[in-house]
Amino acid sequence: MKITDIELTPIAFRDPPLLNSVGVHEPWALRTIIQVHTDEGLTGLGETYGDSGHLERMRKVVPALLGLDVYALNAMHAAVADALGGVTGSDRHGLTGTISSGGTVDRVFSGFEVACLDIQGKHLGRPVSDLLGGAIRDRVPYSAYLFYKWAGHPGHEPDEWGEAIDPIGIVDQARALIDRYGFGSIKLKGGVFPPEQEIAAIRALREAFPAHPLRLDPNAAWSVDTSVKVAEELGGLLEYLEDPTAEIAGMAQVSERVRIPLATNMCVVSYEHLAPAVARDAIQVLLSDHHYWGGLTRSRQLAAICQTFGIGLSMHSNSHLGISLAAMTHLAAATPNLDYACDTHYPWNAADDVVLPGALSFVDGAVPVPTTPGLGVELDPDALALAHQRYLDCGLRDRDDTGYMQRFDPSYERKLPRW
Ligand SMILES: O=C([O-])C(=O)C[C@H](O)[C@@H](O)C(=O)[O-]
Ligand SMILES: [Mg+2]
Repeated sequence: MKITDIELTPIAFRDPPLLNSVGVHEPWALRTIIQVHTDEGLTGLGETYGDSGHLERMRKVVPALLGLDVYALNAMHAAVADALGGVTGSDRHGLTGTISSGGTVDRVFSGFEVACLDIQGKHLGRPVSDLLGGAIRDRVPYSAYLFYKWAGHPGHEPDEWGEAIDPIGIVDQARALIDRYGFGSIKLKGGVFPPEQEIAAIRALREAFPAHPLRLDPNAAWSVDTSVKVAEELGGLLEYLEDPTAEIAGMAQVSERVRIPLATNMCVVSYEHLAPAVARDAIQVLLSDHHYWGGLTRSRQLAAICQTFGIGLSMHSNSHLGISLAAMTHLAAATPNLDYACDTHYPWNAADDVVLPGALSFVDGAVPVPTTPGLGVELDPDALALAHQRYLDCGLRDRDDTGYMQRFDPSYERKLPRW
């Protein structure tokens, strides 16, 4: 079954003013929706980043994919590498670490691979999880992903979630997310306020939710010494501490001095980072993410590597919609050694989804794994057209959390570590 056409549709969807260690989310988050068409009339869906550089690289490789068999995933990966010719991508927000040329290939390939797996599943009449070795769980738990946030984007009405800039606001936000989705574990995005304030927020969460596993992720906002201090204070309260400090060398220094497991989606983001991280025992948990680890089949290989070296496995998320959620859910369902509830931004963005409602839902904090052929989600053409129009109208072409923050606070500096 040959690929005859590939459509790439950049879209924009509403995003609340979520704060992080490099600034604040802009009113629009960007993604690209991929539709791969075949000579047998089957179409597959993928979802990936929407930043201009990534979109340009995706467009560049499309001609090399036309005519390939949808089952020839290895040839497709090689064709992407060839077409990119060693270029290295970068992101403006810097929250996913150093991107290598190999990592760039994996990022570009991933969305096409997911779309081809969707087609394979439709062709065979099997869900994507079956193509990954079969689901070993029928529901995938996700965590409540809390953010410090403003009440609304400056100059606009408050959004439905309201303000969260202190422990009370964070606990209220957790309660709202847990009431609505039933989440059984909690992640707090930190790196926004001085560590003492974030420690207080974690303590408040522990008091309000005595049984929920907790995690804190300051996205490398802390020095090695600050990381050690926070880890000592919060050691008994967290299931893991995520990226307290930057780089494998920094994480290794923290790891040597603390007992709490350290997790990352910043210092180990492609295959060449694994050996040095293992050699230095820099991390105990890896947050995988098929969007940059080269798709679903390669993420299964990554899971095997983690198992080999005794590294726990969790899953990372950026702002995303339903095609990504479906892909994440199939992958997590078919990954036996996924040890933690996955991250998802979906609650923040679900209102603007471009897939037809009904296929994905949260039940007691988990998404039941779709059992219909392929990913199990279908595009809503009207929603896609609207989201594309929003992309054209909004004027944003790259995520820039720092630049957006500086519009309201010109003295704001991007500074890692900040504390
Ligand atoms: O776990 C993480 O590091 C992330 O989810 C990175 C994201 O970019 C997050 O910080 C965000 O959306 O602000
Ligand atoms: Mg993280």
